[in-house]
Amino acid sequence: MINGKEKLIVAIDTDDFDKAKELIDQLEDSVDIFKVGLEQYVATKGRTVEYLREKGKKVFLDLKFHDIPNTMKSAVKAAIKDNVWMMTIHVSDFEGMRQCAEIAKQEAERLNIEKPIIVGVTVLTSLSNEDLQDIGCNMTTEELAIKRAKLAKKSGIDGVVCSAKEVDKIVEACGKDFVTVCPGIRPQSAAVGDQKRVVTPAQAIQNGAHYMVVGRPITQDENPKQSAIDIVKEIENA
Ligand SMILES: O=C(O)c1cc(=O)[nH]c(=O)n1[C@@H]1O[C@H](COP(=O)(O)O)[C@@H](O)[C@H]1O
Repeated sequence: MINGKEKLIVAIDTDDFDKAKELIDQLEDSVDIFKVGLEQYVATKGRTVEYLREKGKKVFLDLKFHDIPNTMKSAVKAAIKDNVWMMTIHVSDFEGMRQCAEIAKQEAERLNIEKPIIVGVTVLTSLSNEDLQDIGCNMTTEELAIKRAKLAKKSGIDGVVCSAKEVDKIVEACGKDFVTVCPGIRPQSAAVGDQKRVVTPAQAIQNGAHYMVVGRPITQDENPKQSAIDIVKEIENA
């Protein structure tokens, strides 16, 4: 049977350290992996990462680096010192991703720590086919996500962030060991918000997602702990 807690990543998206701490404390028995994203990291200068590590939680540092190869590589090198479990870059050019994969390995060896899993964001789950047309891309979100996942794999990074709508095709194209992380997860009754490619927790597991990221359906629920427990159950019953 699947262990739901090993699949669920909760996104702590708030600009306030005390609010983040309150959520983490409320969820600590039901959640093992927490995502610290741009809003929380910039607002608290990384304090939450330290707090989660003290609590023995796995940290997913989601700063989505996207720049020229040297800048991406240098940012990954600096972030490795946070000793996190997983981190994001964007799927950009092959060389940028290759250098990130290489420096992560070298730096983790030098510091004698476990190398974080490096995943590349393929096509944001807030984007639709029309949004891609608007920015001059004549592919569907699925076609582009698969193309980018293949390039990410070739570059040597460990996996990708994608919608669970296309994760089955990505697993087919890149293999079962290539890590897949799926945000845009919405239990049946949850508000969709700004997400456009949404999938339920059960469907995401059936489609082959290794991990799923859930933010507002848990953090903005009146009972975040119960919401997390329900999602873990849904994963385990999928
Ligand atoms: O990299 C991510 O985590 C990410 C990629 C993506 O394509 N879509 C996406 O929503 N995310 C993140 O996943 C979380 C989703 O939050 P909710 O929409 O509140 O569940 C947010 O922290 C986003 O920054």
